[in-house]
Amino acid sequence: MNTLFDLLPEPAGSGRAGASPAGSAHDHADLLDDLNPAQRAAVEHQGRPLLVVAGAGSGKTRVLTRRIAYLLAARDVHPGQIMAITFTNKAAAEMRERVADLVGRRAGPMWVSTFHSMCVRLLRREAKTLEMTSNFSIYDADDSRRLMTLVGRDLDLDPKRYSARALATHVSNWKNELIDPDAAAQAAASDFDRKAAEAYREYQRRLVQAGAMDFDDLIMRTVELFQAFPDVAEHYRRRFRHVLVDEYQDTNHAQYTLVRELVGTEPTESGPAPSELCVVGDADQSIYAFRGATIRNIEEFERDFPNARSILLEQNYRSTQTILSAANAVIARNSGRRDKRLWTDAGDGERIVGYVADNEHDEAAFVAGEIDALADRGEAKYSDVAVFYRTNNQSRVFEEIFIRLGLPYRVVGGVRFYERKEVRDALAYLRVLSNPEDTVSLRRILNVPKRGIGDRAEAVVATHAERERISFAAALRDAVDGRVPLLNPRSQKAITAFVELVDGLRELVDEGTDVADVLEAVLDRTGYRAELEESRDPQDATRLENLDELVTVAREFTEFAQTVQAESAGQDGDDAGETVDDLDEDVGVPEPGSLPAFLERVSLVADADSIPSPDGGEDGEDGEDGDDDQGVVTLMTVHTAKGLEYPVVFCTGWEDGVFPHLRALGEPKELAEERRLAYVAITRAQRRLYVSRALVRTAWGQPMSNPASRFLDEIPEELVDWRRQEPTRQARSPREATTWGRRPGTGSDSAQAGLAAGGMRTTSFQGFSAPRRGDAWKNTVALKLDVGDRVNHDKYGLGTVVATEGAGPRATATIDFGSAGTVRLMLIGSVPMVKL
Ligand SMILES: Nc1ncnc2c1ncn2[C@@H]1O[C@H](COP(=O)(O)OP(=O)(O)OP(=O)(O)O)[C@@H](O)[C@H]1O
Ligand SMILES: [Mg+2]
Repeated sequence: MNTLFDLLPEPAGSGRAGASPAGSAHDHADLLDDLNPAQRAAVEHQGRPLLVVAGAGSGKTRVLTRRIAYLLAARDVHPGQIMAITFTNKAAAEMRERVADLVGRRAGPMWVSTFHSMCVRLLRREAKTLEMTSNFSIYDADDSRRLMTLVGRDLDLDPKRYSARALATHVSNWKNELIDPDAAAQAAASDFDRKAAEAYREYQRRLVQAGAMDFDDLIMRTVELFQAFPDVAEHYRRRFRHVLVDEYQDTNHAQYTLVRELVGTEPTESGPAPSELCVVGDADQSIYAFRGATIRNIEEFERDFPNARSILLEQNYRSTQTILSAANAVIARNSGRRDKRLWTDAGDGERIVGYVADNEHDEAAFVAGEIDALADRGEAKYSDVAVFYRTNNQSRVFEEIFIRLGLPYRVVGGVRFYERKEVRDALAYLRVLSNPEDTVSLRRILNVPKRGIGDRAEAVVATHAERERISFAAALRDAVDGRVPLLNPRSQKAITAFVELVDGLRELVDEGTDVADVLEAVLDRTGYRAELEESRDPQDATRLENLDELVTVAREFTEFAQTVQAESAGQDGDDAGETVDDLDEDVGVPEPGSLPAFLERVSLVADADSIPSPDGGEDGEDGEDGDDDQGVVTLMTVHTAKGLEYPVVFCTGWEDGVFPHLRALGEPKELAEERRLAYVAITRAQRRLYVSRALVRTAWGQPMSNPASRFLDEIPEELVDWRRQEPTRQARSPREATTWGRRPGTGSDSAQAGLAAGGMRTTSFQGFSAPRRGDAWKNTVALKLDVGDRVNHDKYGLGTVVATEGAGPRATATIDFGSAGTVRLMLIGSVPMVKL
């Protein structure tokens, strides 16, 4: 798994770029050659702020990348003067790679990162100024909900009215608007607002006490830093003379303000002139309103940055005319937008293929069948193909059938590796070791694994902390010293053992032990590993594997840091004589390979995008590493697909209530956002586009009969070749669907059950012969079992499979062994069982 390292924001160019020829010989003309006049103008533009607005696939990102290369090659800009901001880690990694391809190792000290990574870096450097620890923890959504739960409890808020989730969302919205607790309290107009503002204040106090920041803080505190310390702002303005932002339509108010602070808008007496700003975006692709994104930032660019220049791009280089016409037709239904006509000279290409499936299993079987057929005919490699869905939970059905058929795939996002309980527990230990004050992490592991510190003892300690206005960690130490009243002696003993355990582990960190070894020590000394090893629950075996995977990630992290250090040591001469006024890069930045550095990477990986989960299949360079060069199919949500392109795209689940999302029906604003999302989905496709829906889909355990997505109706009919349409005879009732989708008695709507029903009937499915083994599954699937298969188990004897569940390493089968009972077994590793 190399993906974590694709995301490493630093040091650009020293690791991967080493692969391309040092200082590759692109001269300026080369950099402009394959651009159209408008693109070229954007690349060559100098001076005043520049906005490039254009529809999808018109080369905005290409302009940005090219501009960076051009700045370095033609305008003698030092890489250290460049700050490029993208929206996802994946996009940042890609941009860094593309620039490195163009300019080679010189890319070095350039900052290419997401807003969040960039802020973490700044805040760590400036921690002293803000009087906080540079080892601050980064709380993600789950951590902040936990903290908010504690806050709500202590403020006696009724969890039904004031759920932690609702409060956290409220607070996040405030932060996105740069509203602090005082301002929130002042502006509060309703009861809810007032309570939420109170919770906000308390939540913030505890974050500070815990030496932690949530994702929104990263942006807000950086803005505060710049505004409260003009000399700091000036320092960075001198440093970053070029600021470039991709996907500008998805910036929220806080991010916009940050950009403004970073470039400066007017020359000050002593300070530098404003930095050059170049932003690119497309209002039609704004899909993050739920995080406060506002297209106002694009629309008002010329007002925000006086004297700005706008460049419009109109030629699309990505898609066929058919695909573009479909996208244009859908987005045209949104009101209040500026109409822009994208054109392409790529020709009409293939018609869009439409498919109406009986149910979601049938839909997945159709998709799998088509992918297989395309691959067989040599029309597409697996890596050319992406399957999109609206929400993560829709991936499961695809995963099941892909596994059954041996079709290699990877899921981007989804049930993320770093969101799993065991992984979070292990990371919480590491976080406590790195930042002893991190209350949320500390309380998370206090009694994990169980060590006799019950809820009551925890509450007693927490109360003591509150009363004494000390941190939870300090209160624990008081408990050890017997200074916490009402704590019973047994709990005190347990707490003492815990504090000693953590102290012992922290010594390892202080001695400079590798992160992986620290992690191993955590798992061993706490008994976490032993507990899982002794368990008979098959899920615990998976948990163990995930922890092993985390150790591997940590191990690779250290090795990677060592390689990079070695390489950059050997590369020192490269930048000689090219110093910008300061390149004191490493101030406040965690030492490469150190525990804080590891934790920072891991926190940020869980950002807007995510690495594929380890059981989502191996992936190499964009999935191109298959033996037969076929790569793997990519499964992801439309949100994750932003900015990407694939020759073949399957847009699935186009049903009202799924896409557009249920929540958006009847809400014009949300519906408009869903339509933009549909526009994003369609415009990812280069050559072939498929759209499909299911007549019946199981949601929340219930079969639901869904009407066609209105977006489907908006695609002009002549563009679509319907392979299968809704049967004209009377519509099937959901009740009937129950018997297709489920087997009586098993309660599971497994792929097998679904296939037996709908999937087998589609002609495309017949094209499969014996399942082929995808590379991704070489070592993971040991046994492929279907309902009804007969097996012989070393211990239990003969049995019949009654249900299958889960995918990849999580695949299990429930098997009826007659008098030996019914047993659920994992299907990976060395299973002492054969299929008869
Ligand atoms: N002038 C050009 N000549 C040839 N190919 C081009 C040109 N401009 C862009 N492309 C190609 O078109 C595709 C789309 O470009 P790019 O991803 O930069 O578009 P975008 O505007 O950023 O799209 P999105 O809005 O989806 O982010 C890429 O494959 C890119 O290499
Ligand atoms: Mg782009």
